[in-house]
Amino acid sequence: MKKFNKNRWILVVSVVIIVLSIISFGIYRQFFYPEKPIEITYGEFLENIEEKQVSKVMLSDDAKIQGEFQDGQRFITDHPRSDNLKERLLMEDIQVIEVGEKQSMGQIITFVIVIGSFAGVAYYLSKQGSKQASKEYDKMSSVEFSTQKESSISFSNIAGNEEAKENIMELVDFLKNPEKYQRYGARMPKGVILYGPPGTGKTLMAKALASEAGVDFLAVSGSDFVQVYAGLGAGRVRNLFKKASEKGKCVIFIDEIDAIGKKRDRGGLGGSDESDRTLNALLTEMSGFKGSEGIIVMAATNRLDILDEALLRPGRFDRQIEVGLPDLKARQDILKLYTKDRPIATAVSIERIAHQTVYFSGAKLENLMNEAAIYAAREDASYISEKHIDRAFYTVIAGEEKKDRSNIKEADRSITAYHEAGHTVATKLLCPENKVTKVTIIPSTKGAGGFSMNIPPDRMYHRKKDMLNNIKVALAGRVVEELVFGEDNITTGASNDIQKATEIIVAMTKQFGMSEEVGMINYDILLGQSGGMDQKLIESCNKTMKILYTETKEMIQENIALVKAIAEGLMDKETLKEDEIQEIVSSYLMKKAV
Ligand SMILES: Nc1ncnc2c1ncn2[C@@H]1O[C@H](COP(=O)(O)OP(=O)(O)OP(=O)(O)O)[C@@H](O)[C@H]1O
Ligand SMILES: [Zn+2]
Repeated sequence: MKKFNKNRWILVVSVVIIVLSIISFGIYRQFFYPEKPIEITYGEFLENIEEKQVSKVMLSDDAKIQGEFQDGQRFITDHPRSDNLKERLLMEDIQVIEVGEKQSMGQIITFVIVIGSFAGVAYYLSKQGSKQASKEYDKMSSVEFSTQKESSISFSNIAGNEEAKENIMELVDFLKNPEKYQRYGARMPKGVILYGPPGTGKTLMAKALASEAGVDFLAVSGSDFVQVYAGLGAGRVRNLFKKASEKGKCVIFIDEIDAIGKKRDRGGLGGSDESDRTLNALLTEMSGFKGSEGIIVMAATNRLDILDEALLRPGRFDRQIEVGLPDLKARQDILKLYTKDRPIATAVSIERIAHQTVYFSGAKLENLMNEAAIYAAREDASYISEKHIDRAFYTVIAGEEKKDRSNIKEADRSITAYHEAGHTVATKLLCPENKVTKVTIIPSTKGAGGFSMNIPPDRMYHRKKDMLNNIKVALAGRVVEELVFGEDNITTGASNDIQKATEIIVAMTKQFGMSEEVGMINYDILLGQSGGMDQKLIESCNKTMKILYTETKEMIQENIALVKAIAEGLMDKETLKEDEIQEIVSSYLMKKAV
């Protein structure tokens, strides 16, 4: 209030000074120069002096001299700038006024006052403006977030993704009883990143966590923090955490974390400064609060690999949970969830729909059932029938980009299934100690067509034979492609495998002295750390690889029936778990033994 008055005063005084200056300047002019001066030549001026017509002359630095005749008429003439003009005028008894310095001094003072007054006005206005702006800034830096409590979403609303669900359920107790964990000195999880394709239920999981723990749910999007105004994003982050700590226990959910948490490009020129600041603010805030406060920050992204490592460090988002596309079983569960409260014709086979909807996300399945319901409603049908669902299927598919995975052809599915079956069989036969926990043809976010979870036993040293077997396991995918689909139909799907196999063989040859041909020499020392290779090394690696490939091919050929059984299982169920794989392998081996 006080400040406001002061500013008001500055404005009033400034305006008064400006008005007075203008008026006084007018009076001054009126007083000194009542009428317009006439212009005379310097010769005329000299003549007038001789004739004693001139009463006063004002000398200044100007190019012109001003003066007054005896009759009061003012004149101006050119300034000769001669040294003795003043003396001459004085000798003629003419009043000489040296206005030069005085007037310019006066002008300076007037100038200063006027400018000062204008500055005062400008200051006042800008003060008003910035007050407005800072109000606006405050408004902008407080993020809008949706808060919900006692929401009806629970883990029973989420189907499939059992592993992710289990992982998150563990956090419920953390949120409910942080004191308990603190007593045992357990470090609370602060940040959890959920990653996976769009529409797989990441938001749903975060909401379920909050509501099952009975705490507030603060949801924001990473893009809310991306601002054109410098510092605003960081301000919003601080604001969010302030609000959260005011609330006490809660789940903060940051969707699209990649919008602020992208890998910082260190060499880049400017531009990313602002997002750096925002990310730093987030990191600082996260290090700032204690896990014991009962706040968990959940973030979602479609891509884990583009996030800045700083985000994933302990004490930040150190728990990363993959939320993948649903497999056949999960799709059935999700479909059951969305048909539960809808009038579905008894003839509708959920199983069939689940089979048809490979690579559909949960969101897409929900959308499918919703479209079907709309079609049924339009027809006033008594039930949602297969017909409606089929129509909905094409509507849902049609609205998608071609590259979308749900358009992947059946042929691609079988290539993936056989390729993965190849890896599985090679693992089972060559490295029986390795655990194969899961094989799937549902693509993961890492981009591969399918993947095999193959966990080797813990060992201090790597044996040569294990390394060779690992190469064979890697090559087995390509081997099966070649054997089943023909040499001309091999695909790019094996590129990661080839890379892995190459890495192993190069390490064996260059560092571990495991190649008789090139000897026990560390080639990194000989050729330089940065991947130096010579022709002999390349040839040797190539030769070993060829031998290993042939051996793998022989082994696969011998066991092609097992490959086929696993591939068919994969095409049927999309994901095979450890015990299902074991069952197929055991029954195969038994038959073979007979
Ligand atoms: N596993 C699931 N079980 C049940 N419903 C699901 C599942 N996955 C997705 N859905 C449905 O899809 C909708 C969108 O899911 P959600 O917003 O949680 O996906 P998301 O993974 O956060 O997606 P995005 O990455 O696009 O933010 C949910 O509201 C729900 O209706
Ligand atoms: Zn592979």
